[in-house]
Amino acid sequence: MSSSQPNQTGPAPPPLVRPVEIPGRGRALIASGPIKPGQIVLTDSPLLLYPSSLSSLPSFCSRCFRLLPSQPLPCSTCHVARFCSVRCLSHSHPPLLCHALPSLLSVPSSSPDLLFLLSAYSLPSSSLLQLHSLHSHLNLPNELIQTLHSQLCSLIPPNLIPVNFNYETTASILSKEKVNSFCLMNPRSGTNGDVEEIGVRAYGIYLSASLFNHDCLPNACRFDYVDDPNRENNTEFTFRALHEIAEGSEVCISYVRATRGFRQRQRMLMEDYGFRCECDRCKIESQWKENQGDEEIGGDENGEEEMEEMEGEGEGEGEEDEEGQMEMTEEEDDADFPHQYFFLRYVCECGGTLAPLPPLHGGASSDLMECNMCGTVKKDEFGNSGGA
Ligand SMILES: C[S@@+](CC[C@H](N)C(=O)[O-])C[C@H]1O[C@@H](n2cnc3c(N)ncnc32)[C@H](O)[C@@H]1O
Repeated sequence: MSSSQPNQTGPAPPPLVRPVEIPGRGRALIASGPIKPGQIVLTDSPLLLYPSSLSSLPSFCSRCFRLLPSQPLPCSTCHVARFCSVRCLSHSHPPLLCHALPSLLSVPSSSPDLLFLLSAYSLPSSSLLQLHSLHSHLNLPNELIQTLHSQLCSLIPPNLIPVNFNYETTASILSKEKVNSFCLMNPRSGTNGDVEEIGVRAYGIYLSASLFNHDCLPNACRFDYVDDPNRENNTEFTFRALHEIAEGSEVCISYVRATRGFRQRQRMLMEDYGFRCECDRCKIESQWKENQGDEEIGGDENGEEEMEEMEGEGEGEGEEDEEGQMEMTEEEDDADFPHQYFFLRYVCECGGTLAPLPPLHGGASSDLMECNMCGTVKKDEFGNSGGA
């Protein structure tokens, strides 16, 4: 697990988080010492990246998923993938995906699952073992696994068949995808300041980051800086603390957007991640009158496309089902809504999460907050009181 401070030289600092096992929550990351507001708790690079669809190939580098320059470098083997630089070209892209791409183009609706499997089976066996070590909860339908495995059989030539290539391995690899993949989104605003179309370029598996558990009032959030010309690594994620975190406390991100209502959050977390959230916020909101009753938790028919923090926290802005939004009813006043402070301080107008910039040299906390979705940087009106 890597952990870092920006622009630091000399020996790497000790990791700020460490994995532990918590009954009922599985593995988790806890603070190995006190963490300051804005401090980078984890920096992580992907074990595996794969395109979100075939339609992302003409626009994005197949290695780092940067927006391609006007004269990209084509893959000399498949002639389908393109790269942004000689460096990315020399690292190339997953060999089984490379082999399959020309055939896949004749079936343009190929599922991301297939692109994921071809990329995963291209991993060296030690990395594939790491993928197998991740959490999974889903029992996927046999027909889906069977279909995808047959497609793999027809796409992978005999001389490239991976070790342990069989139905069981395919089922196991596939079960890791949904729970552990993050999305690499288009930046919210373009380099000219204009708003670009929101969409997923690629999905990635980040080994250390996939140990973060969820909380509906998280104390950390993810930043990526896709297409930032000043960053060498386009696919690196950093996770920053929203406020002070005491040694031994669990560091959590939110898998869904904070503005989601109770029922919608519960449904998404159960369907996509297989657990019932019992965080402090959910305990309070479950008592609200609108959330009482036996009806099935839900209300957002479009939920499938809303893969958020784990997968990117950003699709479908402006398309949200009002029923799924968190709205206080007239009966709920401040006393019923102790997390109002969280919303005022840490939720951006765009729905993203605001975290302080990393502490300044000398260790003082920054009074500037940055949004992890729209990139806005603004003064922290609540000062550096440190608490949640
Ligand atoms: C990406 S993994 C996180 C790491 C995982 N705990 C592990 O052991 O590898 C997501 C899974 O962690 C568990 N999880 C995450 N947040 C949780 C929470 N607030 N309560 C209970 N389980 C949680 C669920 O099983 C979920 O499917």
